[in-house]
Amino acid sequence: MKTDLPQPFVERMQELLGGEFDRFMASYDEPRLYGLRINPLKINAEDWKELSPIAESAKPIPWTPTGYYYSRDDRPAKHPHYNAGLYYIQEPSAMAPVELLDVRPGHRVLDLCAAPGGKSTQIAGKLQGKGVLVANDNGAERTKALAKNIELAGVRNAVILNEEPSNLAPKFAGWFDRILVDAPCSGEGMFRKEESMIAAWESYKVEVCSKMQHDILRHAADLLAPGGRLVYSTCTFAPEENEAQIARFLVDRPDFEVMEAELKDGWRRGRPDWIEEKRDGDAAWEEAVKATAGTVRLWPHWIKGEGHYVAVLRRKAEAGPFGTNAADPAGADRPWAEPQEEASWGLKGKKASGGADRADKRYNRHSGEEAYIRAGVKERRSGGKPAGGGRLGKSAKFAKEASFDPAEAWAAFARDVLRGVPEPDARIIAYGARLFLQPVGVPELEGLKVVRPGWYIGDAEKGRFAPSQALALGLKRGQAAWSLNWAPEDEQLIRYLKGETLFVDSSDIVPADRADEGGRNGSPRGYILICVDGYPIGWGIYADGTLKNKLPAGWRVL
Ligand SMILES: C[S@@+](CC[C@H](N)C(=O)[O-])C[C@H]1O[C@@H](n2cnc3c(N)ncnc32)[C@H](O)[C@@H]1O
Repeated sequence: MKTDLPQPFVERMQELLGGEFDRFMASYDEPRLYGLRINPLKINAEDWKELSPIAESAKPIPWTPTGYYYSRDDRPAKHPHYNAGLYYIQEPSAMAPVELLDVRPGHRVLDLCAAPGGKSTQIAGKLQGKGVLVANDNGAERTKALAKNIELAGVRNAVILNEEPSNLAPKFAGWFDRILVDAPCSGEGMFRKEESMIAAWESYKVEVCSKMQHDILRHAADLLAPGGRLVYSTCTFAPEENEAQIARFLVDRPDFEVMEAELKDGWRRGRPDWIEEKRDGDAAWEEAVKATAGTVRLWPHWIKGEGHYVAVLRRKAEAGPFGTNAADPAGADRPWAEPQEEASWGLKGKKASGGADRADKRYNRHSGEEAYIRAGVKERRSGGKPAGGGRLGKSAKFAKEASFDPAEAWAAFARDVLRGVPEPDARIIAYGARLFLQPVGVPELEGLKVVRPGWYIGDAEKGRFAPSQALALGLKRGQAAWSLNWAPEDEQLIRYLKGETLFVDSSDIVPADRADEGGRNGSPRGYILICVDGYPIGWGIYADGTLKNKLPAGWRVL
């Protein structure tokens, strides 16, 4: 046996699995599996297959239309397509929970334990830019990776928070159509993939995690609209963290029920018979235990993937005495699946902000600093300058510049550098110099730890607008007035990714209307969208044969 598993874990699995135990153990001698999920916000499977050197040998993951197994030697994270956000590297079984969440364009979706963002980016792909994704994690450091992955994937309709679930109810009670609780767990299902998980495992961890999960689920429940769906998932085998957790939740929350999940290739049913707790004569408990048979287990000896557990829960339409946000339920009356209006890119301020033409003054309770958040394009702003990669509103204040309107600077930039307006309505929000486009309908975030209140589009300072990396990655090539495209193996591209200044022939820079033809026209100047195989990877500023590299330090490849 290659993997040195903890003895108490082995003994428990032997007892639970009986005749299946030998096959289960043999799976630890099999090599681990590698998966990636192509990003439908940027590319479809056909185009990816044509472009990617690894596509020919990649094999589809049966339960995820965008998922593929690749082999270790393919090293997709080293390819420039990765830097363009064309795919996300993700363990194959970890793709299952979002497939069961049934996300549709226009939904309001909460990913409550989201970092580093594997499932958030999968959800965003299913939203197709319509509706809202709120991605939250209570680990401050971990939200940095979350924000980066969401930006790399080109997601434009996400809000990123760094909160405890209990703090979300005042803003979001009953607000979400879909909630994913990909809970912190003892990680037994990942022993083959990451041997470090074995060293970290202790039998008491199951109990500690079970308490945490109970708490997270309890708070998550209040955030879901009646009729909405909540998916609970773990990457562990322990029944305490899986079926028993769900049975207790069902007893506590009779307004929820298990939706029997359809079994895909090799998926197995949940195991109510593994729940140890007995409550004699308690019919509700018996009922709840029985219902967990409708949940799903993914086993390494039944599928090509690691161990996972998924429960699909529905909040009954008649929510009973449990609180919802009656003023704004996410339920039936909201036309979430309707086609949305033509985009504004935050450039139609009055409309985008629901008619409000005033600046909202908000305070970040954690930094104690002021942050003025714009509700329309006509207002002035000022306030706390946000921290680099982490939460907003932490670092020093900067001086108010009464005559400078950041939204005007953005509008001027958009006129000059961008083409086409395919975005859903969004409102501009300024946290100090940083500008964001927030999907309409998101409640006030005052008092919450906000990592990103929306799509981070750039910084408006000193009378100028400087576009962000997130803006570049959220665009299509033809949406920039000028772009420069390199093949993945081009020496210039490698040097660009390292952050070097480059000498470029102006004939290689093409205007938006010629981008598809690869031809050239006119005289390029200013911000140029840099692309690989036609997909944006960052900005450069061009003048007189020199391309100043605007790839931020944290995005370079060393
Ligand atoms: C299994 S990981 C999530 C993986 C993520 N869903 C993905 O697909 O990339 C669990 C996450 O839960 C977070 N977490 C732990 N306790 C939490 C809590 N009380 N509220 C919110 N997040 C929590 C951890 O920081 C960790 O990032």
